[in-house]
Amino acid sequence: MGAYIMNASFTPPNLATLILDFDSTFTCVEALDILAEQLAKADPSRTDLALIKPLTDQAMSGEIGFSEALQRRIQILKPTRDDIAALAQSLKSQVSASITRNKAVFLEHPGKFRIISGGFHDFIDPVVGDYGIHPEYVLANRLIWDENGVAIGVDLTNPLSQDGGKIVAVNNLGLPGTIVMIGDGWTDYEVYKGGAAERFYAFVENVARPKVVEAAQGCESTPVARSFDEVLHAEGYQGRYSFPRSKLKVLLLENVHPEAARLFREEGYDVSTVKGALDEDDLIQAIQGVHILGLRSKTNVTAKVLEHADKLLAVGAFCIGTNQIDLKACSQKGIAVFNAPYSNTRSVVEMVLGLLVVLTRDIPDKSAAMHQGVWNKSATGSHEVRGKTLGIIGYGAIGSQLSILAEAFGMRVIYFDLAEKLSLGNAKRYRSFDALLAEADVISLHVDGRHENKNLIGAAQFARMKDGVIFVNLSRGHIVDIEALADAMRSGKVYGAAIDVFPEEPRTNDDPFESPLMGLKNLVLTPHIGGSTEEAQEAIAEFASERLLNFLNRGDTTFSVNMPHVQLSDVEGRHRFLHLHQNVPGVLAAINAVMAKYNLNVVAQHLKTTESLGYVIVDVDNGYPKEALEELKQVHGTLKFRSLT
Ligand SMILES: NC(=O)c1ccc[n+]([C@@H]2O[C@H](COP(=O)([O-])OP(=O)(O)OC[C@H]3O[C@@H](n4cnc5c(N)ncnc54)[C@H](O)[C@@H]3O)[C@@H](O)[C@H]2O)c1
Ligand SMILES: O=C(O)CC[C@@H](O)C(=O)O
Repeated sequence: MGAYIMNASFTPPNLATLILDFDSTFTCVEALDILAEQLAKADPSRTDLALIKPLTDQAMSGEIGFSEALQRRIQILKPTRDDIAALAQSLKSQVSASITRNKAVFLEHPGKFRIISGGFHDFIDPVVGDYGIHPEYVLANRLIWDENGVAIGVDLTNPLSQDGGKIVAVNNLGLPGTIVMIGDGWTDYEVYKGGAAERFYAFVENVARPKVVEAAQGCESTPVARSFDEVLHAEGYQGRYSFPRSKLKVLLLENVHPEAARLFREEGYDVSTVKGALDEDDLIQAIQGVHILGLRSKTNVTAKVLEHADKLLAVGAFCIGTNQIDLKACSQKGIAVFNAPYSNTRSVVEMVLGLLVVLTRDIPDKSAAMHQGVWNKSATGSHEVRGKTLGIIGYGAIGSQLSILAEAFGMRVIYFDLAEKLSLGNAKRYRSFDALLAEADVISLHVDGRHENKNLIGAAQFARMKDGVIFVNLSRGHIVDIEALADAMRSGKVYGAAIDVFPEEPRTNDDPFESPLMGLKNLVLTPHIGGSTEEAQEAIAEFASERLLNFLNRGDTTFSVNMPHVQLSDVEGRHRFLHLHQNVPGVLAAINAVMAKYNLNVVAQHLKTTESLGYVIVDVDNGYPKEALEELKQVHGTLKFRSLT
């Protein structure tokens, strides 16, 4: 059974006081750097402002004394009151993403948060005030102003203008209970090291300072936090998410378009990418601890791989085909599989159309000859596609789209499909596979990659085709017996062919390609690029990521290739239980019994099943104890259980 989310929905007593650094922690920027940028924009002749950022970095990483860096920066900056007001306004829109989404936590626990900074009340108070943090709870310095409203220095009597000032300031608070310090800088770590805080979180959402991270690593009291969600979760606060997204790992293989990584990161997930495909052994290693796996056509997700997938919730095929994934084994483990069924359809169709023309004009050979200095101007063997019969095998998304465009080219279209399909335009369905083979001038394969389709086209099928047929395969490599195709080309049975997919394909661009087809005449070989256009790859990244994110964030299974389909709204102001189980009797009743036992008020409930799986989604509007979750996980037949808030 898989279950990964625990929800602490009842506020535990004795929550620690959390002290947050301001720059690069509460906000995602260093305020004085932003001020310098602002001033430079207003007066581009101020080259002195370039000194600000290096001074900030040196102070934050502990290379120069804090007090010295602070004073030098203010003396260079010399901001006016208006500049500081503009800075505060700008910082309001630069609050760290994980802080922004947890605003409600600050408002719910007004006494539990403090802000500490070597910076100034003058711009910090308005920013944190929006989060219900009173100026009294802000430990910061004050600027000294001259009579013209220009800042000329800092309050040197404030401990925060001194080295080690944060330790003194926190100790001066004399707070009861546990104190936890959160920050990105060395001076924040010093608060813990100096004994003023019991725990320290090295906050790396915005910037990871090696010296601070290194100091924090290896000690239980000083974890590295990739987001504020992680801090809240670890400290027992009920944050925006019941489980920190930054602890959920997304692994994207095979050079998936960068838009996918961006979308997952934007939502706070921990993303890593690998350029090529992984073989079984490497994938077994890589998949451990991974929650979402993204791949294309060359990584095989076998049952053996899935045995090691201890945390896996979903697999995203960033392509159309899913034959590389053991769907049955995924279903048995409650792992959802998604793909992008339409995003590269048009790219494949355009390529097929181009190839039809190129092959009927013998262009591959004519072009190759030209590269050898041979000028062979001749019409012999060259034909128009107009009026020719195109036989499409597999009239799905690609086959049917090809049908429309081929008719626009003046071709006559016939097709064969196992399933009942709507014939588009004047396309004619053939119920006999052999009859289609015998009648088509051009044959294009667009069946899916199911195992039964292995060697769908072999010697016997080539023998039935017209002499001089044009043959195109942009579907899957195992569908054509390659040796038989090579023979048919050598004998002249097949006049021209285009093959984009192969039974064995190199895993990466650095691996060699070998095939019995190499060197044959009027044959276009392409490295599985039918769907490889920039437009398609970006569209796939958007589509597949969106499906996976909707599944992660709300449990939505729309478009999954192996789960019961349930379309769900956002989890707003409620708690959602997602219960995936074997489709056996009594599961819904058992779930409802738990709801009743813990007096949970159900505001929405869905049940959808497939032959083997059942998916129950329950939204409740009141809190619940951990025991309720434990009991839901123990319901018979449970495959995966999650709770979302
Ligand atoms: N070369 C590439 O880069 C590239 C890009 C995209 C898709 N593809 C491949 O193209 C193929 C078609 O994609 P699609 O989106 O149109 O898929 P689809 O699922 O929409 O259509 C496949 C059709 O084939 C039919 N079919 C399956 N087996 C058949 C058989 N033996 N005889 C007749 N019909 C059969 C199905 O009933 C279905 O209608 C898939 O194999 C896909 O993986 C390749
Ligand atoms: O991009 C790929 O690796 C696969 C493309 C194509 O075969 C698909 O199934 O969409």
